[in-house]
Amino acid sequence: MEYKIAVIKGDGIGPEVTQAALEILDAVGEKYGHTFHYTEVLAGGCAYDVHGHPLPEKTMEVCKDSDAVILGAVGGPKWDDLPGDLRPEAALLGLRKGLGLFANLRPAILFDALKDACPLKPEIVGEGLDICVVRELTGGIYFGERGMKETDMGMSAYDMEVYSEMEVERIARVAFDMAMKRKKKVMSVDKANILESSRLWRRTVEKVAKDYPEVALDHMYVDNAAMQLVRNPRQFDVIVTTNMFGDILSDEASMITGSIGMLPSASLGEGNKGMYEPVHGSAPDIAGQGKANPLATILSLSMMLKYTFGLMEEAACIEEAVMSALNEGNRTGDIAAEGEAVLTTEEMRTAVKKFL
Ligand SMILES: NC(=O)c1ccc[n+]([C@@H]2O[C@H](COP(=O)([O-])OP(=O)(O)OC[C@H]3O[C@@H](n4cnc5c(N)ncnc54)[C@H](O)[C@@H]3O)[C@@H](O)[C@H]2O)c1
Ligand SMILES: CC(C)[C@H](C(=O)O)[C@@H](O)C(=O)O
Ligand SMILES: [Mg+2]
Repeated sequence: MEYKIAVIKGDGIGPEVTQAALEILDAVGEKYGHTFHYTEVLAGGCAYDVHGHPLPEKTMEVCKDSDAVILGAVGGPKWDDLPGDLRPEAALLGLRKGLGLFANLRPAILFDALKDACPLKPEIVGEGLDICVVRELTGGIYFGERGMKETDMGMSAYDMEVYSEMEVERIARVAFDMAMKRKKKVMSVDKANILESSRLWRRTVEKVAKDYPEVALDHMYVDNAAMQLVRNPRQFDVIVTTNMFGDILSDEASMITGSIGMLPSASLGEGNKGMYEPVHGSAPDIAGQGKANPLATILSLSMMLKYTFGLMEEAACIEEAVMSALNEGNRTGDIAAEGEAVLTTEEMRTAVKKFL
């Protein structure tokens, strides 16, 4: 089969990890007889530098016309002083909203070989720890009204958290559908003791739960959830939460897997189209040094094969190759224990490729 994919390498370590992942995808294509056609387009800081805008129209057009989008990462200190709508991160929000990708799946799975890289005690993580954060991605405070105004205390700035029942209901359904294929447990995380938007969130999730009598639903305030994730992560199966809480909790959950360099993501909407990106950012501190862990991006492409193309065997092939490469002791700096040999991004890619 032939597949059309838009590729946005982005800024910082984005191009390094994306390149490594595309080489893995090509090798999988060769093995199973698929051709992946890539159209490379700019978004983020690099697009601002060339076109004066982080999300050029052409980029959006190509993404809309593709089956899937692969994104490395955007942003970096070079663009930090730009106004909000011209910052690289605005491109990310524009892509998510423009493509209708309201459901962000962020699986945090601790591979056996990485138990030493996980900062939690072995008895706390146990065997086969597997949590999936389902983050609402096109609403909430990221997309509410924002602005600045003069007050008698000087300038004040505001960002509004707004959720509609429709937005909460559709993300809740994604979480419950996912839980049905897993351990049938959903933890909805909010701040309903304070926020009106969270009270609507909670009521709506409760309503959706009635359609899933087999799934156990619990609620937790976000501050407690942040604590429980490190105290007893095994209590979680699927976590469903808002745009901002999901952003924060998924970075926290990534450390359970050993490193943010291990956490993949899929952003999905109503159809099959999806955007696939690692959870981490452009890591300016290690950019251009060959130090970045490409596994989060490689695993994101495995999610793409599964969710957009329905290629389950091919997706499993990538996951197994990653597992084998880790079992063989291959480590980038972020997941290496003291004294362990450290591979470059390219060496890690080669280690995975060997097991495809
Ligand atoms: N999806 C995205 O494009 C995305 C996501 C998060 C942050 N960002 C942007 O990236 C820039 C940097 O943000 P930040 O520093 O807060 O977060 P970051 O995720 O880029 O980096 C945080 C820390 O994790 C390390 N790290 C991240 N990815 C790694 C990898 N693959 N291998 C090894 N180490 C890795 C970095 O070196 C750094 O020490 C900012 O401009 C931010 O807005 C973009
Ligand atoms: C860069 C930023 C806008 C983005 C987000 O907050 O969604 C990132 O942190 C992420 O997790 O994808
Ligand atoms: Mg984030």
